[in-house]
Amino acid sequence: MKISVVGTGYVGLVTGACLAEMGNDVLCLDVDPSKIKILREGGIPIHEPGLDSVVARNVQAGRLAFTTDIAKAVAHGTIQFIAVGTPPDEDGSADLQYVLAAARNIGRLMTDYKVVVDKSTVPVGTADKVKAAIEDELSKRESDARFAVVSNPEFLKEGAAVEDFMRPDRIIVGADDEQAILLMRALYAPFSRNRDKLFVMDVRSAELTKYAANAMLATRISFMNELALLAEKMGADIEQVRQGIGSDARIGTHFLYAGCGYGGSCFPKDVKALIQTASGEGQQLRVLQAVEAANEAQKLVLIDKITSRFGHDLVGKRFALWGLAFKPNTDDMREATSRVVLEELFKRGATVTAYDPVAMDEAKRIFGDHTQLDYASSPNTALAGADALIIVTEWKEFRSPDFEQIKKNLKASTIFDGRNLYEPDLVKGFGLTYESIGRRAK
Ligand SMILES: NC(=O)C1=CN([C@@H]2O[C@H](COP(=O)(O)OP(=O)(O)OC[C@H]3O[C@@H](n4cnc5c(N)ncnc54)[C@H](O)[C@@H]3O)[C@@H](O)[C@H]2O)C=CC1
Ligand SMILES: O=C(O)[C@H]1O[C@H](OP(=O)(O)OP(=O)(O)OC[C@H]2O[C@@H](n3ccc(=O)[nH]c3=O)[C@H](O)[C@@H]2O)[C@H](O)[C@@H](O)[C@@H]1O
Repeated sequence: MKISVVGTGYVGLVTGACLAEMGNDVLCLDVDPSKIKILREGGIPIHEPGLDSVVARNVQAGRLAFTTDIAKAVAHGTIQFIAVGTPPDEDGSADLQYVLAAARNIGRLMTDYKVVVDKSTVPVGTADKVKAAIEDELSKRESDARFAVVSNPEFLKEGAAVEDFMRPDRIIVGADDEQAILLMRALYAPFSRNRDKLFVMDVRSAELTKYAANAMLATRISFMNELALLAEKMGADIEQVRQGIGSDARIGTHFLYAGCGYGGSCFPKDVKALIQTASGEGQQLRVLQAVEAANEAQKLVLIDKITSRFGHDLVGKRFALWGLAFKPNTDDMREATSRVVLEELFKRGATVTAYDPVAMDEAKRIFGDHTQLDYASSPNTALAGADALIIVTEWKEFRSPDFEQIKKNLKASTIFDGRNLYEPDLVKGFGLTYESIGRRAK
């Protein structure tokens, strides 16, 4: 099938590459010429495991191409995926300007039947706005070209995006146009071979399903984070509690890890947007308001522990920071806890030497030449001269460190671990003070 993907970011590029892998003829469009230049020169603008080989193979086979030419992209695909950003507006609601600009471009230039697919995460009712924008453009030039608008939200996780797209748990298609449903079924059939994973539903239900999924996952995390704070106070161990409840099939084991708060481009933004959508309908989502508030507080948990230990004034203190990305296997720092931790440390006068396997360039872009921040070339070199070590991202390479070297390097012999990487008793055995989330050494 001929597919165009509008927006070549995390979702658009993965969608385009994986659809090309199944034999489709895909053209990815972006308004950012620097992104398209990198892709055309054989590079990948983001860090996403396995994506480079899928992209290279399909470019080589002539099934995947990149352009900044809007007219070319509109002409190419019968199916037009919209996968542009939907960042939070000032009040937390999703900013639809990029989605509607993409829709208008399609309406302005299309000459034959198009299936316009909302892949971006968009509030309930957006498909109607996309439809109205396209109709408006068509009427301006008195065109009677037919089109359908479909909601097909994406559930991939960064760091496992290719795997998630190739082997999805489910595929949601919200549509009411029979021809569009047939095309979507055919497009996704190769991803749904062992069991039918495709759910066709009405458009509004599909739009809400996406927010409901992210909101439920965020709720589990905030719930566990609050229980972790309680566990610490009561002398219980949140890891044991997690195993104890996760073995109940009704609860399940996933997304129950307590930590220093959830980040990323989606949970924080989507929880806020759903709260705003509901408030627009005169409804309060009390549970989600609490989820959001608990997460804001959780991002400061490490700072609370640090200031309890060293006091509020941290002038003259130096910290080693392991992990900048909002989670492992990505260079994405959007809403990352590391950013909150760094800003708080800077405010209190501390200096930081940070290490992250892939996100240091992104940190340099965000923080520029900050005088209180420098970078190390390895986890161990970050330790030199530091008072304490702070861990905010659970990269695999942090899981089995040389504790003796850590002890030798850290002036205050203390680790603040926001991701519960080590056994508290083991770390204590090396003569280190170990502050983690919801657990204590015996
Ligand atoms: N990042 C993720 O893991 C997931 C993101 N989503 C949703 O997918 C959407 C996209 O997210 P990301 O891929 O992370 O965003 P991104 O910021 O990585 O990529 C968006 C791209 O769209 C381009 N763009 C903006 N306006 C355009 C236009 N009119 N025409 C062509 N290109 C345009 C931008 O230049 C940018 O490259 C968001 O709604 C997000 O909530 C959904 C599931 C997972
Ligand atoms: O809509 C989206 O964009 C995506 O948002 C999340 O994916 P992502 O943000 O890439 O990353 P997650 O693995 O979900 O992690 C999000 C945050 O939660 C934190 N987390 C996750 C799991 C857990 O048990 N505890 C916990 O604190 C992570 O550290 C991270 O900061 C969802 O998992 C995807 O299904 C969804 O498609």
